[in-house]
Amino acid sequence: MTSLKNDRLLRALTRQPTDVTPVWMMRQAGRYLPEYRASRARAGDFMSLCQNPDAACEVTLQPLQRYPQLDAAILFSDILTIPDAMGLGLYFEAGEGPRFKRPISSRADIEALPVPDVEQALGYVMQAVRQIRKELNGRAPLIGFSGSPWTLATYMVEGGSSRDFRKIKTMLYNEPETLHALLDKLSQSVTDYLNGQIKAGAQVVQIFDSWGGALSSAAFAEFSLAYLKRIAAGLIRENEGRQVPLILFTKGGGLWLEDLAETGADALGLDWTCDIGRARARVGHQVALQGNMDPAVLYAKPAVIRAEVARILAAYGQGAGHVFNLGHGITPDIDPSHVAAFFEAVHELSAR
Ligand SMILES: Cc1c2[nH]c(c1CCC(=O)O)Cc1[nH]c(c(CCC(=O)O)c1C)Cc1[nH]c(c(CCC(=O)O)c1C)Cc1[nH]c(c(C)c1CCC(=O)O)C2
Repeated sequence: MTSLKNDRLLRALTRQPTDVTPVWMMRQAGRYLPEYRASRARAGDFMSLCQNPDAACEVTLQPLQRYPQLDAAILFSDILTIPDAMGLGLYFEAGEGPRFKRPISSRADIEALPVPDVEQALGYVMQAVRQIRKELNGRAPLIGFSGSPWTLATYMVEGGSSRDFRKIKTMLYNEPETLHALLDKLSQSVTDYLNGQIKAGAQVVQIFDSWGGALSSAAFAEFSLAYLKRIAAGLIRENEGRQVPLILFTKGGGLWLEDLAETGADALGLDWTCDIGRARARVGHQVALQGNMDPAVLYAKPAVIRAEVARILAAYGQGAGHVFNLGHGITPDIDPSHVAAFFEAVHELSAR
């Protein structure tokens, strides 16, 4: 394997000093980039883009080609590949987001679900990881990812995106054992999936617990946190002679940072509702922190973006352990030149 020329991300995630604060962005390969829209038009639809390793590799590298400051690549794929591999029939309805042809509604449905063999059913993801690593040629580390069991379960039970989580919360309160059976199977699948990505070459992994914040504190502990802990304990933590850091991103998880820091993760992703300085005071002795600019700041003019970056850097303060990111994914209608202003500001204003 070629040596890594930019290890800022790996250093910051393990709380070692860096020359500047590393930066990457959730959904950095996506519709705000004209080159992505062109690749997507050539592929036809989003899942064809994910399932073709050449195309997935191409779009993963697009933001790194455009922005020299980027300190990481993130695998181009989706969290819903696991339920798709379990046979739920994923499709995307224009303007409606993800949908499943065969959602889960009963204990029998759950018992019939396979734990996918990742090299078989998700071999296209592993192949994309291998190819991206080769083409990155050490330019920056590659982040692999998965959804959390709870977040995947919301899509599988609701049949798609949801605002109120009516079906899955009815299951959670009426039949908790049924939901536990599903989360148990998903934890095994997520562990296998992330370990497969690590073996194929992912140098960092992030778990997107995007809907953890929809739960009460008690339900979060029982139906999300417990499974995050189990996954953290089952992951490969060292590969190619280096630590493979684990980042946990629970959107809306600011109230539970102390609990999240106890899971065994190396870093916590923060959404924009928490103050990163206060978060550091609570858990910075245990974990690195990633975040946390409001993605909507990127609608503002470059001088405002720069001031907001300065504010967040100052709130974190001096010392190691900060990875700059947005508090959630970038939205499709952002001007790519505003993203350039964002990345430039992070490196310029954090130079030590
Ligand atoms: C909830 C969730 C999903 N997918 C994902 C999450 C968790 C992250 C989060 O909290 O936002 C994760 C994801 N999805 C995508 C990535 C790629 C890596 C990256 O650049 O960050 C990642 C990490 C690409 C994508 N995933 C999707 C797109 C847009 C697809 C397109 O080209 O139309 C991209 C670039 C599709 C997708 N996939 C999903 C949704 C809700 C959508 C949006 C549907 C829409 O807005 O039309 C499910």
